[in-house]
Formats: sequence, C-alpha cells, structure tokens
Amino acid sequence: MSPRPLALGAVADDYTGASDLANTLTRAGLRTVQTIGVPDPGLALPEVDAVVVALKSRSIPADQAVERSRAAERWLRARGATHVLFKICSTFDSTDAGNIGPVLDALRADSGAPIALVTPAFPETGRTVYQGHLFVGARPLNESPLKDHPLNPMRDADLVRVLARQSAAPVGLVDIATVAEGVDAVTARLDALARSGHGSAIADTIVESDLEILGRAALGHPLSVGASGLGLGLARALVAAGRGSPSADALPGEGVGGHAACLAGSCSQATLDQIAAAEGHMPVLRLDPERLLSDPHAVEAAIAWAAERLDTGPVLIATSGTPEAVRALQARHGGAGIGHAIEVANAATAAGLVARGVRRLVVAGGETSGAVVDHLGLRAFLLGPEIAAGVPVLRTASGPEPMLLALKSGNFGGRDFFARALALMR
Ligand SMILES: Nc1ncnc2c1ncn2[C@@H]1O[C@H](COP(=O)(O)OP(=O)(O)OP(=O)(O)O)[C@@H](O)[C@H]1O
Ligand SMILES: O=C(O)[C@@H](O)C(=O)CO
Repeated sequence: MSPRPLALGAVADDYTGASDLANTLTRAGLRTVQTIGVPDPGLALPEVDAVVVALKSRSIPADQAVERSRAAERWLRARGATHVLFKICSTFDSTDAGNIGPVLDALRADSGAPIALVTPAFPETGRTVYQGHLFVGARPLNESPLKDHPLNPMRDADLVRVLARQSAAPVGLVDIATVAEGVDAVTARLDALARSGHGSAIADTIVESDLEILGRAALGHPLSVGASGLGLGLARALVAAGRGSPSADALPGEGVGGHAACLAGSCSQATLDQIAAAEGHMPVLRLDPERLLSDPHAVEAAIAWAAERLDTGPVLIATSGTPEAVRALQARHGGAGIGHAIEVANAATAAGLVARGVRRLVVAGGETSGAVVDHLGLRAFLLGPEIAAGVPVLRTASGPEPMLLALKSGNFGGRDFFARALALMR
C-alpha cells in the first residue's frame, strides 16, 4: 500500500534546526519523522503527516546547497507534499553568498511559486521581526551574540536587505499592520508583490497569533521559508483543515540504557553558560582546539578520559571557546575553515564514545551535530519529549541498537540544559 500523501514537507538546512522543527510540528498535531538527507528507498518510515529532511547545507558552497535542497524537495513532492517549508535558522544564519537566497530561488523556480513568504520569527525563543528587522530578545540581530558567530557573523538586522544580497529577485515586506488585518490582507499583499516582480517577502511577526495568520496565507503557495515559528503556523492551519493526527504526541520517554555523554562544539553564549553550569554536576573536559589540530592523539586521549568516568555517570567534552578565543584561533589558522577541522574531531570523539557504550548523546551546535550524526551513520529520528523550546529528545528510527540523542541549536536552552536533557534520556 502506498503511504498517504504528506500534509507538509520540510527541507531543513541543518540537523538541529530540523529537530527543532520536527518537535514543533509534532506538538502542534502533525505526526512527524526527521530523516537525515533524502531517505534511501529501503528505509522503512512510519506513517506520518510530515517529513523533515535534514541537510547539512547552511555553510556549504551555494551550488551544493541548491542541488541537495532540490533533491529533497523533489522527494517530498513525490510523497504528496503540496507545500514545502524551507527551514532556516531563526537568526537567519547565512552570508552574502547564501545559502538562503540561492536555495529559495531554486525551490521557487522548481515549484512554480510566484513568491515565497519568509519569516525566521520564533517568538517562543525571543526571535521577532518588525519592519523587516530581526530581533533576538530585545536587541537587533546585529547587536546580539550572533554578530560573533564563527561561521556566519550576522551584522545586519534588516532582512529585506540581507536577503536581497543573496536572491536574484527583489525582496518585499509584509509589514505588521498588514499581518494584523488578517489572512486576506497578507494574501493580497503577496499577490501585489508578486505582480510587481518580487520573488519573496519578509513577513513581520511579533506574537504567535501572527504566525497563525502567516501559516494560513503561506499555504496558498507551494513554498515558504522560515524557522519553527512558521512551522507552527503551517501546522496549526493544516490541523484546523483536518490534515493532522489525533495521536501525534511525541513518543513516551522509553529507556535505552547504556552510558550517557555530552559534546559541545557550539561557541554561542548560551552554550558557554551551559558548559559552565555543567561543571557543577559532571566531569567536564575542555579540549584545547590548538591541541586538537596539532596532536594526532588528542581525540584518543579525550575518549580515554571519558572511558575512565562513564561507569559512574555522564561526562561532557567541549571544544567551545569565547568569541575572543575563536577570533584568535581563526587569525592564527587563517579563517573560519578551522571550524570544520574541529567538527571532524568532535565527530571522531562521538564515534569513540559510542564504541565504549554511550547510547545517550547530547550534542550542542548545529554544524557539530551534523558532523556527529553523519559520522555515526544515523538515518532517521522519531520524536521524544521536549527538553527546552526547540530541542526534543530524538530516538533513532533505524540501526541495530536504539540510541537517544539531543541535538541542541547553539543558542537554545537555559543554563541547566545538559542536566535537563540527561534527566529525560534514560
Ligand atoms: N574553540 C573553537 N574555536 C573556533 N571554532 C570552534 C571552536 N570550537 C568549535 N568551533 C567551531 O565553531 C562552529 C560552531 O558551529 P555550530 O553550528 O556547531 O554551533 P552554533 O553555530 O552555536 O549552533 P547553531 O548552528 O545550532 O546555532 C563549528 O564549526 C565548530 O567546529
Ligand atoms: O531556528 C533555529 O534557531 C534553530 O532551529 C537552528 O536552526 C539553529 O541552528
């Protein structure tokens, strides 16, 4: 029997962002699975309302991001998705070279969409958009910690301007006054912008009810671009239209046993605070990135350090550094490419931990999570309980031995995140 058509398809540009979205969709009433890349034909997926295809395409060359996103979109449409959400970061992580604009342009061309509604807003985590400007809490994006991001420092809060530098077509604005007027006003504004040659429009969003309006308006087109907030709006609109599942709840927190460990490669302020808090209740190894780069045995030594302690409880291994330390390291080694070498080391550490019996793994950082999940060869995840806004427990949906993972976006979670995650992962 062929599976029933998907109510919603999503292409996510990183793995933590994908789990954030899958969490939101599940909680809003869509049964959801997260796949890593386009699923192989042999991968058995449960019957679901939504599939989030996770890519690691945020910080790769734009042409590769476009190619992978198009393949994911084709797969989702072949599974019956009439609307596809391109899931980007709620802090619009990108550079002038992309990859949000180039992927948006390509998916819009493929889907025949005249225009795509775009909003990274996620009010639950403090991301709002006003007059096209993105705020992180009370600060504009360019004054938030994102200005110091190791891979894509965000130094302009005006998203109409940011996206216009990346997209081939003009970018318009759906302002908050239009959103406040309701779905018909947003639809009319999108139509007018499309008629005047705009390919996309940044939509203002202050509170969750704005997202419900935007979700309903976005469903009138085949493509939209946004973070979990827009996912919430789309899911609520679909559930209201009878496309959800009464039993869409996350899985109960079934235990998998085994050892537990945490890995941090994110250098975001939230993660730095969480590592400091973890030092109060578990052994923490701060890996010196210089040593990682120069000593071929550094990863092995870190795994041995962990192996001596895992019998007595979870451990945390972190490469994360302060903005000053990151800048100094990048200056010494000539650029942000150094991040990739550190991701490779974190992935090798994860594999060593799993080989020593770790079955519950918390990873902080989107790129870091991508490197770890790829190296471990994990293919799909089912959704478990929510640890913090945007971060669910994930359970592997394939492979011989089940594992529980938490893939934390750098800026998400409170100070006690690692303890909370481990308490829910038994
Ligand atoms: N001490 C360090 N100095 C410089 N770069 C580092 C250091 N430690 C880790 N990195 C690199 O910084 C980057 C952090 O990106 P990552 O996506 O993992 O975290 P994040 O950006 O905070 O999370 P998210 O993308 O979910 O917001 C990775 O490439 C990682 O390898
Ligand atoms: O939208 C967010 O902020 C997150 O899901 C994410 O993508 C960070 O990497």
